[in-house]
Amino acid sequence: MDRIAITGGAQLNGIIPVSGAKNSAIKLMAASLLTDQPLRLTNMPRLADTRFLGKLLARLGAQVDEREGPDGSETVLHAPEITSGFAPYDLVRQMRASFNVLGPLIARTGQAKVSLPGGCTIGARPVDLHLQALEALGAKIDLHEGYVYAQAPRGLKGAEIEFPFVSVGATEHAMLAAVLADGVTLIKNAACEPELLDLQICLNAMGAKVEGAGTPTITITGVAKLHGATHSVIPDRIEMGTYAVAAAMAGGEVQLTRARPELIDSLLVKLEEAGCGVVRTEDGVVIRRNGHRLEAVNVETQPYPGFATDLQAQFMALMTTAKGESHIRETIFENRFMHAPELRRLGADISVSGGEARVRGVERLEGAEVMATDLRASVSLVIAGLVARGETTVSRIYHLDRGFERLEEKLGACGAQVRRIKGDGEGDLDG
Ligand SMILES: CC(=O)N[C@H]1[C@@H](OP(=O)(O)OP(=O)(O)OC[C@H]2O[C@@H](n3ccc(=O)[nH]c3=O)[C@H](O)[C@@H]2O)O[C@H](CO)[C@@H](O)[C@@H]1O
Ligand SMILES: C=C(OP(=O)(O)O)C(=O)O
Repeated sequence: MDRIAITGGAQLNGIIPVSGAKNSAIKLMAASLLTDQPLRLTNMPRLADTRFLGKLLARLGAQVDEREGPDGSETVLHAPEITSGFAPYDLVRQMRASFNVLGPLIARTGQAKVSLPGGCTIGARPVDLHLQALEALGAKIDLHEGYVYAQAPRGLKGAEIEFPFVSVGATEHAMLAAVLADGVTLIKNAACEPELLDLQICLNAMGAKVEGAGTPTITITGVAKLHGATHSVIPDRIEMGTYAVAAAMAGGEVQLTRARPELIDSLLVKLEEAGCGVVRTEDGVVIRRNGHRLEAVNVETQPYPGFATDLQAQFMALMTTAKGESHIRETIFENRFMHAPELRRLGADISVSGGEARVRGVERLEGAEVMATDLRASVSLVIAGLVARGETTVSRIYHLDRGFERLEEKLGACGAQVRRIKGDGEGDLDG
């Protein structure tokens, strides 16, 4: 397994282009199963997760063509026929987002057998809301031996779906299924994350009739058939936020480009509160810190537009060397503080009680060997390593490779001393 070694102490100065969003790309890829015509996705990130989902889609009957287009990486997905409606345990276990093929398979073919994804390190992550939404649309769902058996031989029917709490994945899943249902579907208490609007734009370009994504109420008027389309994947707000935090941690001046700063306002406001220079530009943001120590600030994770849980670990790393005490509350996932003990190995002063971590800023971190436990935890350790004295090595970075494209190259171009140490093979992607 590969590791990443970071020699701390270098400031970051330069430009980092932000990639397309993993969390959008994987749902858009699943949408390709809804039509027998090609879906061309541009601004595609090249990640372990997208590669892996490509393999699953190919197994279900899609041709997956990754290529370089005029505007960077693109993927053309074409499923003229669904040759199998079976997503086996091994493929879903390794990447939760594989479960997203269930809705499109039922919508297009009236049946599917997809493995339950199971939990992962950040929480139990049940899929009850996904299944309730599909049942509301008329799918008959049975669970046997870890598999979801779904049937809708006469097609799905539009329905009213009211989620008891906000779920990004369940909202997306309901949208992916309802676009081909007969009649109108109303989704209430929908997640408002920007990736939902990206999915709506793509589905509508394919001939769907979806309105309201990005607000708590989404209305979908089902159509009989979708067609091919070209869609540019929304910039990755979590990658943008991660590099913003890395620049704030290491000091210097970094310009993030090809991005949408308004999508991470909740983070940028906190960086400003901590004393970091933040200048919003047309296609990104400039993050500047010269010399002075940041102040501790508190954050609480919330659904969009609140502070993203996917930036919590990175922000905790930043607070480890801030002046004062920071309280970080995690409200989305019940076990998303796995990075805390690893950050402590670098000398951070963190105590965790229930859903809250208290971080007392220290003057300096010390390099150490640490282990990544999940995707965002792994990058939080890299961020801490940027300022830790000496060398930090992060193992199990297959987690990192799920969601960060060419991280060493992007940070290295700004002066960071980050290198990959090649190991033997890949671990599970599960996260
Ligand atoms: C691939 C992808 O886009 N992943 C993102 C997505 O995950 P994901 O879509 O899995 O996250 P959800 O919004 O669904 O999860 C929110 C909470 O609801 C719970 N829940 C969810 C579904 C369900 O059927 N039952 C249930 O109890 C979850 O365990 C969690 O505690 O949104 C999360 C919250 O912004 C992000 O951290 C993830 O990066
Ligand atoms: C938790 C994440 O992804 P997933 O939902 O795919 O595990 C993430 O992107 O931080």
